[in-house]
Amino acid sequence: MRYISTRGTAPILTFEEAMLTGLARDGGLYVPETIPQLSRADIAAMAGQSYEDVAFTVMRPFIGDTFTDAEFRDLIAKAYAGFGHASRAPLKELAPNHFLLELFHGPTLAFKDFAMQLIGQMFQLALGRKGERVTIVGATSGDTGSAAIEAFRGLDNVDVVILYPHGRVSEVQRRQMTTPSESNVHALAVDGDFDDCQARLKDMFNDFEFRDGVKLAGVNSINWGRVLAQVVYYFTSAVSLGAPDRKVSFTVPTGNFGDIFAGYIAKKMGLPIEQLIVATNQNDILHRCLSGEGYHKSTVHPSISPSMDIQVSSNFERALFDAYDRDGGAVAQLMAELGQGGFDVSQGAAQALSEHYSSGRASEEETSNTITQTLKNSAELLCPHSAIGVKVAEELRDPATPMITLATAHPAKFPDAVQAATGIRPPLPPRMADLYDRPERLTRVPNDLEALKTQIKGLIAQ
Ligand SMILES: Cc1ncc(COP(=O)(O)O)c(C=O)c1O
Ligand SMILES: N[C@@H](CCOP(=O)(O)O)C(=O)O
Repeated sequence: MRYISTRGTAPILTFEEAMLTGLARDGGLYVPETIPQLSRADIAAMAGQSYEDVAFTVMRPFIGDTFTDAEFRDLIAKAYAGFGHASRAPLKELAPNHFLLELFHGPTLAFKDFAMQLIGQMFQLALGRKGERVTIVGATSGDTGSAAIEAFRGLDNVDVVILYPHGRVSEVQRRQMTTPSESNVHALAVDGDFDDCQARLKDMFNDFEFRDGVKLAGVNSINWGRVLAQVVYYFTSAVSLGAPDRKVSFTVPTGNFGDIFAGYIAKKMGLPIEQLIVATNQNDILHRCLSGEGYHKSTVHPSISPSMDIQVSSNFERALFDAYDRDGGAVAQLMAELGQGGFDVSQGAAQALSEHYSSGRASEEETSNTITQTLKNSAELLCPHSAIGVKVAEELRDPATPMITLATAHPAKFPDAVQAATGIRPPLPPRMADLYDRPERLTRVPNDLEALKTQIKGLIAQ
């Protein structure tokens, strides 16, 4: 399996190289050259299998000879051993034919753990045998950062530096990033929003002297391994509702487009998916674009679903690459226009996108009302991101087809919004009960590339 860049001019890499490289050297994102296919029989055989067995079947064709089968099975087993639910990603029926896929039973209570726990294992084995050390820099609106710090804390071959927008993550998210005491993990509070953090991260990857000097690696969904690990739960959930003999639909609370793109990959691999619905909050650039308005940046307005306060949605580039018939030059041109504020999507590409994705948005009030109503009608306490998914799914779903809405975080990560909607303050699980008492360690930094580079070099030299 070979990996190519969405901008067409970076070197072609193996899975291991793409995983350890992060952003392609032409500024693009790595994608598999071809998408492996699973037959109906392969998918039918997943019924009754463990999450780990399905994970092996789904991901194995993408990893080439990076790991042996035995190694890969072992990495998968270790990655999910710490999850707090035997089925890893349980489904609950919310309403007739509308199901919630709970993706928050991992160590940091958000769906990011599914990929990050595995990436942590894969990095450790790959770097250990090469005898290399890397510097992982990540940008987060709250959940990727906490999942990365949890997955890599204390590991030998990595330093991890996470950039988060100062004052724009929940207190639980911040504390998950700032309270681990291991000396290889660091949280930097940037004076800016998530898009600024992600832009500075990409600037660092595009600064080859810095990139090569610190051996920069990335664990945002820039990294193909992140997307790949998220493909698995589309299969486990669809099969448990009757796939491949029955079509299912998914609604995905969306920000950086990684999670929904994983659903698209599942569909391309052969999973019969009817609708893939993008659900956004008030920062609705993806919904506007998928509604034919072009991709034009506006100001990010902080919301009660802070993890989705994103305007520059990194993985949309991967979707555009396919929609433009894998023309890297065309994608490079669009991304240059995005740097100037935005771009219009050609008619052909818009048609291609609409064949796979539809979209909706939820306002702040609708999000809060959905949390209130879902508790009343289904006795389920939703986090605000999951509530956006439920609201949009109810609006757009075909009642004849099972709808699976992804519940991307535990309500206890966003207690203020949940309490405001329901009067209930969801408690943290017992293993995190002292989170508010642990000492915090963070550094406040300006939204400035040179200042960030100096800070990071200083941290990794310690
Ligand atoms: C809780 C939560 N829900 C949804 C999302 C959106 O996921 P994605 O960025 O993969 O679209 C994120 C992060 O972006 C998140 O942290
Ligand atoms: N919501 C994310 C934003 C970063 O997304 P990623 O999937 O590219 O890591 C977060 O919680 O940080």
